[in-house]
Amino acid sequence: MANRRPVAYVTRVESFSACHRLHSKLLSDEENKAIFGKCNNPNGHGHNYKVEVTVRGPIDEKTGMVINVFDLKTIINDVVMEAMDHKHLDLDVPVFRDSSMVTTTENVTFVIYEGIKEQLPSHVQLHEVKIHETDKNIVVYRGEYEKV
Ligand SMILES: Nc1nc2c(c(=O)[nH]1)N=C([C@H](O)[C@H](O)COP(=O)(O)OP(=O)(O)OP(=O)(O)O)CN2
Ligand SMILES: [Zn+2]
Repeated sequence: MANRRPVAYVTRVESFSACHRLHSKLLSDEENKAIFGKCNNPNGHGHNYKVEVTVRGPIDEKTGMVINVFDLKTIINDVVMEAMDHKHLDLDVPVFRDSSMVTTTENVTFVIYEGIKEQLPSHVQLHEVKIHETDKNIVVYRGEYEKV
């Protein structure tokens, strides 16, 4: 196949434990309570998050790989495990602590997506990051934006 390479998707799954509190610096205490309810409790609460990172790219003719899973694992360790595992997302993770972003799973997914995208080699695209906050609450981010 001289001018064409088959494209494949590679997914790596990791898990991390973290606690958080749903609280917006852009809202009053009353508004926070009304919107986030029990999840606004100042003591916070914890989750065992499951993260699925999927990349897309051509299968290299010589290695048979899109990306070596060892390399993907190293990136995820840096962006997810080192940064978030056994942390309080609101207090210990600078991107949340120093901004008005609420630690919803949507925003955690977005932050992880941006961090992983920065570290991937140029021939590999980040297809999506999916986080299971609980068995019932799952968020996917694919790098899309909408005009507001
Ligand atoms: N759009 C979002 N809504 C909510 C988020 C979120 O990240 N995005 N997060 C929460 C809370 O963090 C909370 O932890 C969810 O917990 P809970 O409702 O207890 O979890 P389950 O749905 O799995 O449990 P059930 O009690 O069985 O419903 C809230 N909303
Ligand atoms: Zn929660």
